[in-house]
Amino acid sequence: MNYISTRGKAPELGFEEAMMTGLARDGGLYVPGDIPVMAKDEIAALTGLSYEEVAYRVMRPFVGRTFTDDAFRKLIAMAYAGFDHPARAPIKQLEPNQFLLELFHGPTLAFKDFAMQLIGQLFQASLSRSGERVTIVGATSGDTGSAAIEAFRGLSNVDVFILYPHGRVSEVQRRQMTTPTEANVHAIALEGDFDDCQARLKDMFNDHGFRDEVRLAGVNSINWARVLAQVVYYFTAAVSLGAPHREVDFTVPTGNFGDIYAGFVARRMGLPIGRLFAATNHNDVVNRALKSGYYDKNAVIPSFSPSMDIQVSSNFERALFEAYNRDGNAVSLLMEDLSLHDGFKISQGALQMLTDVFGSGMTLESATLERIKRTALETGEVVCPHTAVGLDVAVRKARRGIPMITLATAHPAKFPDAVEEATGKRPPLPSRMADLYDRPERVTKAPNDLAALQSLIRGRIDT
Ligand SMILES: Cc1ncc(COP(=O)(O)O)c(C=O)c1O
Ligand SMILES: N[C@@H](CCOP(=O)(O)O)C(=O)O
Repeated sequence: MNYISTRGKAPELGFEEAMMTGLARDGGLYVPGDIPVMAKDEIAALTGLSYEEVAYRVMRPFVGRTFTDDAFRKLIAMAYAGFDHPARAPIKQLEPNQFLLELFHGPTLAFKDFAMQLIGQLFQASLSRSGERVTIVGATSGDTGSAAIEAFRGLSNVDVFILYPHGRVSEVQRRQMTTPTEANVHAIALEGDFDDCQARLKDMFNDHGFRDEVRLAGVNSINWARVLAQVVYYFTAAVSLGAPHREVDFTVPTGNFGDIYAGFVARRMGLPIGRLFAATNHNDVVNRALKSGYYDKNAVIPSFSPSMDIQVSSNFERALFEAYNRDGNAVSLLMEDLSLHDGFKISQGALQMLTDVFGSGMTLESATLERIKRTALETGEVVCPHTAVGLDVAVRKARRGIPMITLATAHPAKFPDAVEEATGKRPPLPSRMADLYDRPERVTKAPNDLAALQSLIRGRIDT
């Protein structure tokens, strides 16, 4: 399997190189040269298998010869051993046609653990073979950072720097990033919003001198391996509701468009997904783009669902690449418009292709709280604000007779203030984290400035 850049000008790479490279050297994102299709009987054969076995069968064709079958199986087993639910991603019925896919049973209580725990294993296997050391820099609006730190803390051949927007993540998210004591972990509170964090991260990748000097690696959804691991739960969920013999729809709480793009990949692989609905909070650039054909970036406004407070939705580029029939030049021009003019116009043909697959909706703050309250009262499920944004859209978009599956992307205890405001009750953290509020924090503040960040990183690593 070869991987190509969405901007068409970077070298083609194999799976391992694409995983270790992160952002392509032309500024684009790596995608598979071809998306392999699973036959109907292969999908049917996934019914009743363990999450790990489904993960193996779905991901194997993308990984090529990087790992032997046996080694890949073992890495998957280790990745999911720490999850506290035997099904890993259990599905619950809320109403006759509404289902919740719980993706928060991993170590840091958000869907990011599905990919990050696996990437941690894949990176370790790869680095111990090559003997290299890498510097991971990640940008987070709260959940990617905590999951990355958990996956890479204490590893001898990796330093992890996580840029998070100062004052714009929940206290639990912040503490998950600032309380680990391992010396290879560095939580950086950046003066800015998530888009600033992600922009500085991309600047570092696009500074090829710096990138090579520190052997920069990325674990945001920039990294194809992140997306790949997230494809798996679309399969387990759909198959548990009757796929490949029954169509299903998904609603995905959306910010950086990585999770919903993983659903797009599952659909391309042959999973009978009818529609994929992107649910946004009031930072609704993706919703507006899909409705109007104009991607028009606004300022980020903080919300109850801070992990989705994003206006530069990185993986939208991967969807555009497909919508423009894999024309890297066309994507490069759109991305140039985005950086110069804060937006771009999507052609009619490309918009048609996008909206054939993707629907969208936006949930305002009051409706988010109301949805948390209503879901708790009517079903007994306490959901996080991101999930509530999704559920509110799912209820509006559900199609008669087609199961609608909403991704429950985080545990409610990561966002106790919003949940308490909605329900009057504060959701408790799992007992293994009960002392999170007592642990000392370690954090470095930094300006939104590339040179300052680069010198901070240089100063902390042993190049
Ligand atoms: C809890 C939660 N829900 C939803 C999202 C949005 O996912 P994506 O950025 O893949 O669109 C995020 C951030 O990634 C998140 O942390
Ligand atoms: N919501 C994310 C933002 C980063 O997204 P990623 O999927 O590109 O890593 C977060 O919680 O950090």
